[in-house]
Amino acid sequence: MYYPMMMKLEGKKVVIIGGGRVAFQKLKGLENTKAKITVVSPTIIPEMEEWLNEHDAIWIQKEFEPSDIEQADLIFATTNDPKVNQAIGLHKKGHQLLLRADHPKESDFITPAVVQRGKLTISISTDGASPGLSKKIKKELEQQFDENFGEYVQFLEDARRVVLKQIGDASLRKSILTRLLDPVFYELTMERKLKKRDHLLMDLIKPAINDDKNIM
Ligand SMILES: C[C@@]1(CC(=O)O)C2=NC(=C\c3[nH]c(c(CCC(=O)O)c3CC(=O)O)Cc3[nH]c(c(CC(=O)O)c3CCC(=O)O)/C=C3\N/C(=C\2)[C@@H](CCC(=O)O)[C@]3(C)CC(=O)O)/[C@H]1CCC(=O)O
Ligand SMILES: NC(=O)c1ccc[n+]([C@@H]2O[C@H](COP(=O)([O-])OP(=O)(O)OC[C@H]3O[C@@H](n4cnc5c(N)ncnc54)[C@H](O)[C@@H]3O)[C@@H](O)[C@H]2O)c1
Repeated sequence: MYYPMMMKLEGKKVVIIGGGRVAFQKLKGLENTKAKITVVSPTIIPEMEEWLNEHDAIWIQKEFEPSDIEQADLIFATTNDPKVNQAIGLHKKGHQLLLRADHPKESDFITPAVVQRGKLTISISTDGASPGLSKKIKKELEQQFDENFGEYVQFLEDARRVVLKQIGDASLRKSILTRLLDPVFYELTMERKLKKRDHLLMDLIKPAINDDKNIM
């Protein structure tokens, strides 16, 4: 089985070989990672050209050569020529991580389908068994978690920071953080009743701060 994890790519060098639909799908997935991205391909699809014009990434218009991946941390081999994808695999060094879009068994990692709602990331993978199923489940989850869900996650992050800062007692902290997940906070965020929500948060935190002072 592949191991699921969230990877920090800021400053890492990512090289995508190929400029078709699959390459573009992988490229879009790198948005906001602050990776240093290079695309190597004689042709790219128009959507990709548009994306590259709007982002800080480089397109080198040529066929793959081993020197293209010398400095790479992460490599996406997404050409439509299995021989080229294989050559990329043969030229990579042991510590470099490779995804071969045509050959999961020869890949160091695979990409899941992703639902992004602000800081919430839901990744779906079938360990390569059925990418179409991953996409289908993604569509279902997109309905379940509407576009404003990120705002709720942001509220939880802000509230959690206050709790972590203000409440020293670990078990009290844990109990408040659990109560923070009460659906009422989600509902009030979605209904945009933000004042009422923040009052409720203070009602929850204030007595705990006092209790905590008594404990200390
Ligand atoms: C989820 C998603 C993420 C993304 O790409 O970012 C993704 N594939 C998507 C779509 C999709 N891919 C394919 C179809 C056609 C239907 C079908 O074949 O089932 C569709 C559906 C469509 O396009 O509608 C064909 C296909 N895919 C792979 C092979 C090679 C092979 O299996 O050997 C072939 C055959 C090529 C051929 O026929 O030659 C391999 C992989 N595809 C993966 C991910 C990894 C496993 C993910 C998992 O564990 O589930 C893995 C192993 C490696 C990788 O690429 O990371 C993205 C949906 C994103 C979205 O839309 O949100
Ligand atoms: N992992 C997935 O999700 C998935 C899905 C469908 C297909 N695939 C596999 O990925 C491959 C690519 O799919 P696609 O739809 O993007 O194909 P595509 O034909 O649209 O694009 C292929 C790209 O590779 C480039 N290319 C060809 N030879 C090259 C070389 N020597 N050096 C650099 N670039 C080169 C072409 O210029 C083109 O931009 C398919 O052949 C298939 O094996 C994977």
